[in-house]
Amino acid sequence: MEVKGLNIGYGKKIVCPNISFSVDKGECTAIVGINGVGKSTLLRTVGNLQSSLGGILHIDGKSVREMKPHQLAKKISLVLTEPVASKNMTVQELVALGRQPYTNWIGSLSTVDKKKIVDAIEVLELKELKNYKCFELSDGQLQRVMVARALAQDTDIILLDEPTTHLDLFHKVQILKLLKSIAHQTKKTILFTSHEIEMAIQICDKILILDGVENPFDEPCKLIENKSFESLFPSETVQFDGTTGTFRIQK
Ligand SMILES: Nc1ncnc2c1ncn2[C@@H]1O[C@H](COP(=O)(O)OP(=O)(O)OP(=O)(O)O)[C@@H](O)[C@H]1O
Repeated sequence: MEVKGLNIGYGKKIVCPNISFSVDKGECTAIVGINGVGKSTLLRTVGNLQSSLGGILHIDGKSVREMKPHQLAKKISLVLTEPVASKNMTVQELVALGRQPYTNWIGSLSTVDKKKIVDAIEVLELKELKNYKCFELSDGQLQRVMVARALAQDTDIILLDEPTTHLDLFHKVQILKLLKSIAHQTKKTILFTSHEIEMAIQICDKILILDGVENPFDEPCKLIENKSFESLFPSETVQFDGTTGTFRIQK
């Protein structure tokens, strides 16, 4: 995926200008930044749920704008923060929805579809919950189901909006490590928004820091070297410590 000089926003209002980055197959990338800077807007723009306000957005050398919805559904899966439409579905049924771009008009599942569903349920450790209705799950369990649905969709690119919300520390680390291992092992491109900057520094291959001006993008250690995290928050409140890669609260 290649993004060059992308402006994102609503109507004529640019929320964040001049975003440039490129991600390869097998890379796990986090988009971080303060509240309201445009992380979710960027993810929705990249997923073609809304139009960009200028700039280049290419996948495999092709403009996303020119791709048909069914082509895009086989390229990109999206895990958004909105609640699931029908929590009355079982875990298995919801994961099976990921196969929709591939099924015929009555939605019957082929052997390949069924295998992708079983595999996704297994990878996200949902086997014991597969017959539970979604309303019976905790927020964290439901989050895992949504990732499983994206995995079943088996696209080259998976976009996730704040996949760690609602999760405790252990499950946050678990899901981010899982995303990274999925990216590395299956050569998928994974791009997610997060407020877990310290975890992203430790786990991700690349980070895009949306600051609304320069929007630096690089490997975490290079961003630390360039002091890119230091101006993210007001320094009288929170300071970044480059030696440990963590934020310190100023007392
Ligand atoms: N549907 C919309 N119409 C107009 N403006 C919007 C819309 N959705 C979001 N915005 C504005 O766009 C800006 C970026 O919002 P966005 O949700 O992308 O930020 P974010 O970085 O994901 O924030 P957070 O960390 O709080 O989730 C905000 O100023 C917000 O008010």
